[in-house]
Amino acid sequence: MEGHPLALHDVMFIPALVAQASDEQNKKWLRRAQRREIVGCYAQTELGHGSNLRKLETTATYDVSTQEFVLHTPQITSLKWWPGGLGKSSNYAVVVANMIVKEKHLGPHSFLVQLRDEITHQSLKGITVGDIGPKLSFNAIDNGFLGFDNYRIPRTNLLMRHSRVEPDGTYVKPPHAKINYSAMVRVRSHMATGQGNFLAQALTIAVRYSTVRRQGFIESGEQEVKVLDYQTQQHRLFPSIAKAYAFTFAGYETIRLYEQLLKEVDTGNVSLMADLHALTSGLKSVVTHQTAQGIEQARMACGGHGYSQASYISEIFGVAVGGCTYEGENMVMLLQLARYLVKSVEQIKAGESGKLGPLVAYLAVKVDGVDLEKGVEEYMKAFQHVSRLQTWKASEKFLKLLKSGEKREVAWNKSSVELTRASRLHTRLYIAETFKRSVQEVADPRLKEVLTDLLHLHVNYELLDMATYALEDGFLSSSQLDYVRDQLYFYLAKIRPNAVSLVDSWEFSDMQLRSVLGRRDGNVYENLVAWAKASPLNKTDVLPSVEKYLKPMMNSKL
Ligand SMILES: CCCCCCCC/C=C\CCCCCCCCCCC/C=C/C(=O)SCCNC(=O)CCNC(=O)[C@H](O)C(C)(C)COP(=O)(O)OP(=O)(O)OC[C@H]1O[C@@H](n2cnc3c(N)ncnc32)[C@H](O)[C@@H]1OP(=O)(O)O
Ligand SMILES: Cc1cc2nc3c(=O)[nH]c(=O)nc-3n(C[C@H](O)[C@H](O)[C@H](O)COP(=O)(O)OP(=O)(O)OC[C@H]3O[C@@H](n4cnc5c(N)ncnc54)[C@H](O)[C@@H]3O)c2cc1C
Repeated sequence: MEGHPLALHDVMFIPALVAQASDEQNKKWLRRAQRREIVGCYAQTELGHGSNLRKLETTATYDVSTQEFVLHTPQITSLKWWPGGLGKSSNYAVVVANMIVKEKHLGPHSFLVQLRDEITHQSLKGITVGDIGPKLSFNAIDNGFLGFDNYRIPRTNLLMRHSRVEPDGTYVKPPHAKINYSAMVRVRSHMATGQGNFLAQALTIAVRYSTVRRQGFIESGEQEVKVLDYQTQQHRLFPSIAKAYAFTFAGYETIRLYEQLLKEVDTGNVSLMADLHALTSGLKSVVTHQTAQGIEQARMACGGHGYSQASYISEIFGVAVGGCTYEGENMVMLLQLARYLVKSVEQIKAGESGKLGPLVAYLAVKVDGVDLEKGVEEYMKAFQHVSRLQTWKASEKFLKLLKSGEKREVAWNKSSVELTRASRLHTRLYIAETFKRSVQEVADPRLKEVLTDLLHLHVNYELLDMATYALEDGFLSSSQLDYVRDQLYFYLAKIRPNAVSLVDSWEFSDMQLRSVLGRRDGNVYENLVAWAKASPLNKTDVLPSVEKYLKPMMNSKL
């Protein structure tokens, strides 16, 4: 759970080579990387800049006389800072630097850079590299810093699948300005399934423990109830079970789209890039945020024992919550999706609705009302309505400010909270729709029935959570909301008998979960005692600190 020092080698270094190095370059590097003869990482973020890539300070200046790039970090803030596996494990890195050719700044480009000797593993001359120190989590990964002192690499180490610098310094542009950002888009496409998995782990622990833990009574009786029978406990956990499934389904779709994009880009078609960038930016942000919230609720649902490291939930939280920051800080990424949404509104206003992509076509279609009792399709229309309402409102606010003479960037900043709200609602609609589609495709009738219950729980929970938007313009009445609440409570109770099976179906082993509370055999109490006894503080009855500190204090006459 704490990560692996070579994780970034597989997660970003190799994918960056696959997507950005030419076939000829990959003949030299890829097989070696795959065989782990060389170990690499993805070094982009700097001490002073992570979100705003255009301001990265590391430069790669082309020297036409030697046909080399000179890598340089001119000041402290230019040091690469954060890359996983950079500090101690990697001997190579894909380094993102601002490329300068013939005094022209050509923006961020990726370079393969050797950092350490392949035999001795010592850092090479001109390179300063090390670990950035302990973090909230991921402490088995050596996130590192890296500086260059006019460090030279051959021209051919610029990753040249999509753009090139010829020996004489002629620059051949890529087919899309942001094609060098593909390693990030890849990880973002995988994050919904990855985060769904973290959420699933925490829920497995909390749900299993909630069937072992008995406390209090619902009706007066002989035996105290399992805490999972409380409606509040179900409300805390079951909507997150639905989300863990929903995120996984949405993630499968974005992974498929990324694979399709890779193929299309190789044939020169970059039309999917903007859509996938917008989609994964929003999805990454909503999913990581909701996952962190869900894991924290799972921890609290385990009461005091949830706070113990024996629950292992705090470890899962620490790793998962990193996703709110890495691969693009969540607010920054929501604003990327918002750009796409505002552009879509502008297209509609210009009478070009026909040009809208399938995920935003609903922004042009007004719905007057819904009959929620008819089922999930009507809920989808309600989600569309709230997302459309907020997207139009936020866009109009921005466009009005522009019209009033505000600079574009200032108008954007003044509208940004509303814009991020629109992005979240649009993404939650997407998640609900992929959930619905995925459940429709399930062939096994018994499985389909249980997943349909989860889907119903999800859409009722989500709609209630968005109620302010739906009430704002009278789209939903208060009696419709009462219906949504009743449905929500109905599905909590309906899911209860299947709750343990739903989490067991994820098939985490005890070794994976590392949780005393979430043990498959349910023997929680005896193992909590054994776990406590194994604490280093219990190795001796009397600690050395008693002689050193306590006794002098206790014997003092003051
Ligand atoms: C949970 C685990 C997930 C990992 C799973 C991976 C898969 C492997 C599977 C299993 C293994 C599991 C093992 C797990 C181990 C854990 C691993 C932990 C991984 C952690 C690794 C972390 C790595 C990093 O963080 S790398 C650094 C990431 N950095 C960022 O994300 C920076 C964010 N900033 C940006 O991306 C950009 O600066 C920006 C997009 C915000 C702005 O860029 P800029 O150039 O300034 O562009 P801008 O002017 O705003 O926009 C101009 C137009 O360009 C469009 N655009 C921008 N980006 C893109 C793009 N990528 N594609 C297409 N288009 C793009 C933008 O929309 C604008 O368009 P417009 O039309 O003009 O509006
Ligand atoms: C666990 C972990 C692993 C990482 N691994 C890697 C790696 O392998 N390789 C790598 O290169 N990097 C890595 N990073 C770095 C990571 O990608 C960046 O930290 C991340 O992109 C955020 O950038 P930042 O730190 O500059 O945040 P900042 O941009 O400084 O964010 C600070 C605040 O400013 C706000 N903000 C910034 N810009 C805007 C804006 N335009 N509009 C509105 N608000 C804004 C943010 O929302 C946030 O609230 C990792 C980070 C972590 C935590």
